[in-house]
Amino acid sequence: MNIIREVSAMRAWSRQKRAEGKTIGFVPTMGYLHEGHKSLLSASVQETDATVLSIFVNPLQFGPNEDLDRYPRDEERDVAIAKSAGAEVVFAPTVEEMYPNEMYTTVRVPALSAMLCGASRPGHFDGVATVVSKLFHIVQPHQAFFGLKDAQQAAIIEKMVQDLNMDVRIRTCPTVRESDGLAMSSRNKYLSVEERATAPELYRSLEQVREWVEQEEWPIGEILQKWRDRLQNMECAELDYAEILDYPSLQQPDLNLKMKKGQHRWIAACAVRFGQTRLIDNVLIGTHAKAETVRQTGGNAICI
Ligand SMILES: Nc1ncnc2c1ncn2[C@@H]1O[C@H](COP(=O)(O)OP(=O)(O)OP(=O)(O)O)[C@@H](O)[C@H]1O
Ligand SMILES: CC(C)(CO)[C@@H](O)C(=O)[O-]
Ligand code: BAL
Repeated sequence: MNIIREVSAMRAWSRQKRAEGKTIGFVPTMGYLHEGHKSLLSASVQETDATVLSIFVNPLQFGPNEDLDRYPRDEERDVAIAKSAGAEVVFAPTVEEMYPNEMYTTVRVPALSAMLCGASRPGHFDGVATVVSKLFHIVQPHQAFFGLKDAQQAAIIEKMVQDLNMDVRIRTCPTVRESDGLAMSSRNKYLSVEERATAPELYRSLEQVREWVEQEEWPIGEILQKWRDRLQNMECAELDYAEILDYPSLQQPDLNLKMKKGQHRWIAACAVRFGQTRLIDNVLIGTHAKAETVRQTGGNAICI
């Protein structure tokens, strides 16, 4: 397996693969890989001829008081995981290689970037859309794989690709969870023992919200209130947001609405702070919600 650090070498590799008639699959990450990333790699290896994993902690998507400097890194371990998952290339450029000049160009998807994580992390999704656009130009993939844990990010990338006629197919993959339901995330490593014990409450509350919505008994506004009350009562945690929105448009539904089976495609999404650590999670509710979660049970993944 190759480790490529230069943009020109990455482009040359991709050009060569394309000339050989091979399809390229791409999994963009910030590294510190876990089972969620592995599931994206395995989808790519299954569906394309050659898989590229990128590891790049992108400064452009971090706010001034966020965790850019302490973001967990372990390239050696990541490379071993990528290799055993069947990736052909790890693209791991330096910040100077990706941003040799002052950036005057920003890719922005305003209609989907202001709400949810965009409200608490101003500019975050501009940084994401810009770096993903650059990575697509460098890696030139046929397909790129994103996790539904970052559902807003996936919606933004799909819209960017559609609006800018980018020649890449976006594949979104289910959220991989620990056996107690906590969504896997590189940032879980920051949690204290006490916070880690509380964190599965996010997913438990999301399952409850899905049940409430599907029971068709209460309007969305009432469910939101009950859900926020529950999250505000969590030990050692502070609620950032809890919203039910249409997905992928991220528009707010009429809060007086009850769900009608087969008519809605909603997302319930939340973010909670445990001290300095901010975790996100979501579930899809309605016609698009099939098998959107994978739970790890002692190494065997099951879709639910
Ligand atoms: N639990 C998960 N299941 C499926 N995909 C995931 C999961 N966690 C992350 N991903 C996906 O992996 C890709 C890279 O994400 P990233 O490297 O930021 O990992 P992360 O664990 O989400 O890190 P962070 O803690 O920074 O949120 C994204 O497409 C993201 O949605
Ligand atoms: C897509 C991404 C790799 C862009 O930096 C990042 O936002 C992530 O890891 O989800
Ligand atoms: N997975 C999202 C990347 C970030 O939090 O910056």
